[in-house]
Amino acid sequence: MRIRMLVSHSRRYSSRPTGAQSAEASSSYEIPLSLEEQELRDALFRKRKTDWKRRQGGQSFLDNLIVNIRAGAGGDGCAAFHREKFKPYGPPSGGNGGRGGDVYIQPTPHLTTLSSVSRRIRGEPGGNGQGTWQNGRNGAPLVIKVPLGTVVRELARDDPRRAKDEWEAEQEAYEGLEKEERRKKWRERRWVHYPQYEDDNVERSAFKEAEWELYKAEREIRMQRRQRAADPIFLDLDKIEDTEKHIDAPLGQPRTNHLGHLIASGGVGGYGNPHFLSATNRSPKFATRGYDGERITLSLELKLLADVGLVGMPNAGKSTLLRALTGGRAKSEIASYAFTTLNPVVGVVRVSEDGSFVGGGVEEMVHEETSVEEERDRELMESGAYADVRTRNQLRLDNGDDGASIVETFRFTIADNPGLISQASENVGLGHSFLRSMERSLALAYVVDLSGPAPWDEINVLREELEKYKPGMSKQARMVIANKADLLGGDGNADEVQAARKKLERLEEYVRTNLVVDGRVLDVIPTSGKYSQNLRAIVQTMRRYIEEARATSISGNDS
Ligand SMILES: Nc1nc2c(ncn2[C@@H]2O[C@H](COP(=O)(O)OP(=O)(O)OP(=O)(O)O)[C@@H](O)[C@H]2O)c(=O)[nH]1
Ligand SMILES: [Mg+2]
Repeated sequence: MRIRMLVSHSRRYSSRPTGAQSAEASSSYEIPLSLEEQELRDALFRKRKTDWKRRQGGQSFLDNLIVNIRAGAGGDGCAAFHREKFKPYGPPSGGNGGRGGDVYIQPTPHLTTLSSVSRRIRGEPGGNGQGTWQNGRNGAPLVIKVPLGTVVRELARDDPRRAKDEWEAEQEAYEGLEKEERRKKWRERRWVHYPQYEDDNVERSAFKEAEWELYKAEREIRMQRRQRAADPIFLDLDKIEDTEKHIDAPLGQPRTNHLGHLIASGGVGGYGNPHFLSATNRSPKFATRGYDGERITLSLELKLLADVGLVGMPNAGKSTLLRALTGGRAKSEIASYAFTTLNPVVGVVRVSEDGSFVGGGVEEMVHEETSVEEERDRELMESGAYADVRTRNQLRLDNGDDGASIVETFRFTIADNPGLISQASENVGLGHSFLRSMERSLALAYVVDLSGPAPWDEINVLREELEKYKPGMSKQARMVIANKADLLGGDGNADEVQAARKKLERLEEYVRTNLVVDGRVLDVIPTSGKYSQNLRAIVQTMRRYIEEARATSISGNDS
């Protein structure tokens, strides 16, 4: 089997020029680099890339976004008096300002990325009050829709990315001002005066009293706000929230009123001048302004949702496996150096009734390294071989497949992750930030390189790192995929085949004695991602575990 593979393999690529030749052809005006120089240059480039990724602390592993939110400001109150024929001194009649709009956050299954969330979110302000007792209208609530699986965090106070809150912003505006001027500004922000009565107002004791009351009320709000800041927002939005339905709501009224989680509340509207009417002050000529809405900076992070997560050391062949399982549709980069994959990549596996899966079962399919495949594509393109190639749809019709004969009965997603190394949980290598997205996988699969000296040690390291990251996480592991099995067994030499079998047995023995999860021994499946061998067994095993996990998670929800 292996010989046949190698023969077909070498035949396919034999016409490929060496790297040096192709470099000469493509850039005739540059000094051609020797093969070693090219390799060195590529290695340096890769090193810079991974170093950069590492420095970021995994920030861009997942969809990550910092949003700056301001709830709507309250509307101002109004200072007005009622006027009517034969009634020259009517009562105060200024309306109150409306409340600013609140800002909510709500998960929705209709989104898959955070790209539709804007970075700067402003709630609707409340309307100002008007004469003849007309209150301003309230600002409408704003709902930020985010995909399911979003983690929402309020940034800590000392985080440089955090925007100033409303109080800090005001303090900043006063910086460097004289005491008198500061007082004047403070007042301007809070009071509305009846035209031309400002100077008169500030002398009156009724106004001074009202100002003192206002000051006290404000201090109260500020205290509350500070207490809330001690308990920053943290939401893990991974469940669909049931919207309350009001079937009997009258026509024109919304039938659901679930807005999600309140993130920032709008500012309170100001009082109109009737509020200040008292026995001693029969004609108050002032009103208050509305407050600013709450200002908050959130970090949103999207956890990937895949049914199965592949866990393995760098170069174990995780990306190759993902490509093989999805028939090459998932584009995950493959190369023979550590940390090729820098971000998790999710692919969909579609299984049909008889256990075959779309793109699978083609034993001839070889999933080569990305650079090799690109090179081959370019060659074909340049030689014009693509000009009359049949499209995928045409090929399907040629095969007598009208689209109805393959019945997809099961579908699951599988995530290829960056390599995990020893001490990853202490943020060595690419760290553990992507492990977060694996937390929610229904099952994990260890991928080990069977051709390596001690695949069992690899499993041990992987398991320890998972446990260190989150105790109990290794219990999610369901199978061991022994990849690169094609490298063993030599050329069919009986001794080597025997040795390979021994090795596999030893691996199984190790799993039996060390990896028993909930009284269940993990399956060990030898395979070759590169040559698409034994993939069906993997798909079937994964399917079994996923069906089981989905069933229990549904019954778990019911109870
Ligand atoms: N012979 C053989 N080689 C394989 C097989 N699977 C992967 N390889 C090779 O192993 C190397 C690494 O493969 P990748 O799929 O990039 O490995 P990875 O685990 O994704 O690596 P990182 O992304 O760095 O963590 C590549 O050179 C592959 O061609 C296999 O089944 N047989
Ligand atoms: Mg990879």
